[in-house]
Amino acid sequence: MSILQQLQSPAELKDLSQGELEQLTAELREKIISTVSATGGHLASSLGVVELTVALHRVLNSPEDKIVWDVGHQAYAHKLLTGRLEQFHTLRQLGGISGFPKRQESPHDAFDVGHSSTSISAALGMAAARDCQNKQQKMVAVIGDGSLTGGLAFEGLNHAGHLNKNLIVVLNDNEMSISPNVGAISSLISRKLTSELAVRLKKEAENFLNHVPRFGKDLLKVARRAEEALKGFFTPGMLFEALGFEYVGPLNGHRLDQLVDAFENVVNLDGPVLVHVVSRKGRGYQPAEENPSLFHGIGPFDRETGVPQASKGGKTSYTGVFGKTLVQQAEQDERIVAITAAMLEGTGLKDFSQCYPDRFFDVGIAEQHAVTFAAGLASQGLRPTVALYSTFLQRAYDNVVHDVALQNLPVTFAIDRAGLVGADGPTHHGVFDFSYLRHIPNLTIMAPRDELELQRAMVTATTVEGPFAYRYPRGQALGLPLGDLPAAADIGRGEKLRDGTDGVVFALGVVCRDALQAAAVLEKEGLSLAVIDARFLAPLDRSMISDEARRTGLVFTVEENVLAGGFGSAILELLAEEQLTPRVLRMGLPDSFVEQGTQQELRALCGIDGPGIAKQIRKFCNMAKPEPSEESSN
Ligand SMILES: Cc1ncc(C[n+]2csc(CCOP(=O)(O)OP(=O)(O)O)c2C)c(N)n1
Ligand SMILES: CC(=O)[C@@H](O)[C@H](O)COP(=O)(O)O
Ligand SMILES: [Mg+2]
Repeated sequence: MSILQQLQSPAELKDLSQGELEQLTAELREKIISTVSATGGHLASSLGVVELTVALHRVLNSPEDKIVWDVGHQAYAHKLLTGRLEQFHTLRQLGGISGFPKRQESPHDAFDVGHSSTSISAALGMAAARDCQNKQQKMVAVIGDGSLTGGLAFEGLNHAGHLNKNLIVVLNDNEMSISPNVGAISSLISRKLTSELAVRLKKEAENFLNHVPRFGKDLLKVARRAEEALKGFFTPGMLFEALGFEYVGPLNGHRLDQLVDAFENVVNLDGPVLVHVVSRKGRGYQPAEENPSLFHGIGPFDRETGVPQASKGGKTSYTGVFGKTLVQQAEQDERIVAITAAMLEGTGLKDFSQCYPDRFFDVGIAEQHAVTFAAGLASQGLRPTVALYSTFLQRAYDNVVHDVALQNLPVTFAIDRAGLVGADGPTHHGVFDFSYLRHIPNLTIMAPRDELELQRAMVTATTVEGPFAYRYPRGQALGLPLGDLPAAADIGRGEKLRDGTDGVVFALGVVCRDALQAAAVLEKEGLSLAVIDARFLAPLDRSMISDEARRTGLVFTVEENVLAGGFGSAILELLAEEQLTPRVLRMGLPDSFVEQGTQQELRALCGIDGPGIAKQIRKFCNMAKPEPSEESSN
């Protein structure tokens, strides 16, 4: 039996010899690689912190002491050491364990995560609570260099220095975010500033001193000490010490013995301490070390070769269509610039960044800044497109309202990963954007039903002298042939996709397809439904919606957004304003967090795929259940 299999709790790490601990790190790596090759997941980050995780659990007493992982995508070794070895093969699957720390899952998971840069604030809150309650606990935040580019991390550091609480912040520095990390602080931390200067000074001094007879060698020693002092002046120590932290490091993140020694010392220090650990993303699995961006978050892959499994269908993703189209648009309009918040590949902007390096900005994990920065660009005549995941745009709500919409600036929001995203689960589902955007004055909002409509939305955005948002999902598009860019849509005009006499389904976004599927099935059962692609969430097609509601007296709405405050709610408001009282059923996501699973599984669970929509409509209309053979063919 392996050491990992024998472990009942992380406390047992204290009884292991150095050799056994080293063996444990190898077993952890093997388990992580073999499992993630089958399930997919965040491989490279988890591999990079295996020694760090073992060292922390060796020195701390979890769950009494709290380890707060930032983002949490690096916590697989932590999960394996804290009782989840048997379930590990269910990672990120429906009903399985989460890809991120989750308090519900284990008492060792101190804080729920998924979005970045929260760890310092959360751990500081825990430290303050500990002191209010006169408890003896260690509070540790583990944050990556990428996550340190988020402003929230600095708000936490600033406050921690002020409160002077006992708090340990571990900075795991691998010089990578998902792509190479960006920004001045990242350069400072990775000592790029110092190494250039130090190498030059060292060479010059050595050359000179080597030529000094008799005392040259002694002077060389002195000079080396001076060089260290000079380096010390420029190290992150300066930054963190100015913020009120004791700085320890940089430590080699793969030397378990050194990490354990350092943490044993650090846990006895008073006040906030920052431990700077330098590690390699993907450590121990060559394909991941060579291509950490690919192996940051990856689907199933071949363990031996590291080659990802080909995706079924092989169609271009919505993200891909967006990226390609933006390049086309930028060729024709040099005012177009693009912004990502550390999601270069994820948002499909890689081609754009290569074609137009001067018109592309990666701002780091800084969604708020991305939006206000775009507002600044727009105020000077440019047409910025900010490409953000729906879930991360949540962070920048005020910036959208205050910096963009209030000034009616022509900033375009390309909202990717809208709707249910799948295996990342509730931290990442983009299911609130309809609700948190549609009430913002001046903002035009589209949700394309397919990739051609996505292109149309992108073209339409360029015709509007104000803020514009379009949202599209994770995953493959329909595979429709793309030619020249389509014409712009008429603002606020929906499109009838199918006629029907008994009722009308208003759908918005990719669920149009499911609505059409349901309507086709129900037609055979005697219910004739029109299907309308509303196209716009704001402004709504008032006349079309009222006319159809009046005509049929039976209204269904479908959206991949929470029902509260979403598209269906907007239709209800409109109907009330028009004093129309058709029977209405809204279909969308529930008033609860949707867990992880494949997108298909989750859409089915929420009843917004074709068969689910048909089922809900049947129930609402008291229709007989179809024969099982017909239902399964739905
Ligand atoms: C608010 C927010 N924006 C973007 C992301 C997407 N994201 C997840 S991990 C990551 C990179 C984090 O880099 P780092 O903290 O250095 O950890 P590493 O991946 O290098 O281990 C990004 C951009 C996120 N989780 N949260
Ligand atoms: C942890 C995190 O926030 C990202 O790595 C995210 O999981 C990426 O999601 P996609 O796989 O949809 O790009
Ligand atoms: Mg990093």
